[in-house]
Amino acid sequence: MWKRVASFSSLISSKRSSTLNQSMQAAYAFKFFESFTTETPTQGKDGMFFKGKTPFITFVLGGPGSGKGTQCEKIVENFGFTHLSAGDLLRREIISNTEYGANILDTIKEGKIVPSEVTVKLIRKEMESSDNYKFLIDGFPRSEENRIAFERFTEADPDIVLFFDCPEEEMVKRVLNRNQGRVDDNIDTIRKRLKIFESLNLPVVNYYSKRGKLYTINAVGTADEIFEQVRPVFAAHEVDEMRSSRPFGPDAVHFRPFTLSPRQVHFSRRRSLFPPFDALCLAAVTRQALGRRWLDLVLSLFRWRISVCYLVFTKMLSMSKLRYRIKPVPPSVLFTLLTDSGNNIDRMSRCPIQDNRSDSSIFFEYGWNNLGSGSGPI
Ligand SMILES: Nc1ncnc2c1ncn2[C@@H]1O[C@H](COP(=O)(O)OP(=O)(O)O)[C@@H](O)[C@H]1O
Ligand SMILES: O=c1ccn([C@@H]2O[C@H](COP(=O)(O)OP(=O)(O)O)[C@@H](O)[C@H]2O)c(=O)[nH]1
Repeated sequence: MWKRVASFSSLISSKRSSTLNQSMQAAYAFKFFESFTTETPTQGKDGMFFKGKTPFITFVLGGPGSGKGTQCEKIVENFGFTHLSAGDLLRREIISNTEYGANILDTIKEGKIVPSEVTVKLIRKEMESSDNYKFLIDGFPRSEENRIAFERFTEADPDIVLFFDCPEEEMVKRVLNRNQGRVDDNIDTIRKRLKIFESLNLPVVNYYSKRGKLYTINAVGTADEIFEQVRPVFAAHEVDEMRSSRPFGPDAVHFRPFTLSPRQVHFSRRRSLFPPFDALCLAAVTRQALGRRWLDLVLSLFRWRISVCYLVFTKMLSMSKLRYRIKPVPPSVLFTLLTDSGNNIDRMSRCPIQDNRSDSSIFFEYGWNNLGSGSGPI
């Protein structure tokens, strides 16, 4: 995570840009803006850009001083995200004295928005080099153009968009008290930033609102109080994630690949075939319990779900007064059952929220948890 550190400030507020000679600056500026308008964005590729994982992206929006960075730190601590602050990435370019550093500094001083290509490239680079797949992208996109550039350049869409809604005067007060020595934390630049925020950032907020991705947070109150509004957003998504990565179940078709390894994705695709087979499985198990040996073969073709059905039915029948001839569970079926349930146990134990699924699979998952057969995720 890039920290918002005061150590940036001396460099950022230095007069380095004014010492560059005029023609050099003009050349930089030309290259800076030309590259934005002429370069064709490279398309993100699965397995290259994200190392085969579909990222889980959260955009964190809000005016200057609305508390985005403060809340991001809490989200990182509680939900294991990687925090990428667009502003911090740009300030890092300034202090690293990179190609565009001087232009970025001038843009920030004016409270304007740095060309999308520069910001998107920096964000993308950070994502590529991260081992995590859950990202908080803080202070970006700041305009519709930013948003479109991100979509084109990464072929990724945010899963969640948080918007910290804060009255202007509160934002001004907070920024003036921020005391990190930032070149743009002065009343003139703040007023400019607020104007730009209203005209360029609010359309982005509306865009995501229409698409049902926006979570508006009332950003007035203590940081802890505000986080209590933020927490359920991520907690709900954790449960979703855990549910959708269930190896089996009627809603397996809704799986979200970002939670799964390539191997799990492969299995999930196969698993979406399972619901229609459930009835067949139950019939097979029943007949097996009645002594039809050939159905052992059918049983071995289906994995986890049928195995559970098999166990339950054989148990029920063995306990019943009818005293049917019950076959022992084939070792191959037990093996697949136990190894798959281990995968589930790990996910369940990471879930902070009481799961109130009503379908029977939850019972089986907890049931297997009690067996202590967990062996961690695939
Ligand atoms: N809920 C809050 N109440 C009062 N001050 C806050 C609150 N949240 C953050 N701050 C302070 O306001 C300033 C701006 O917060 P920050 O998280 O940097 O905002 P942003 O990233 O949106 O610009 C910081 O000095 C921070 O400590
Ligand atoms: O995607 C971005 C993010 C930031 N900035 C610039 O960086 C400044 C500081 O942004 P940051 O998010 O760090 O601070 P905030 O405005 O939220 O206080 C902005 O005013 C812009 O000039 C930008 O151009 N594009």
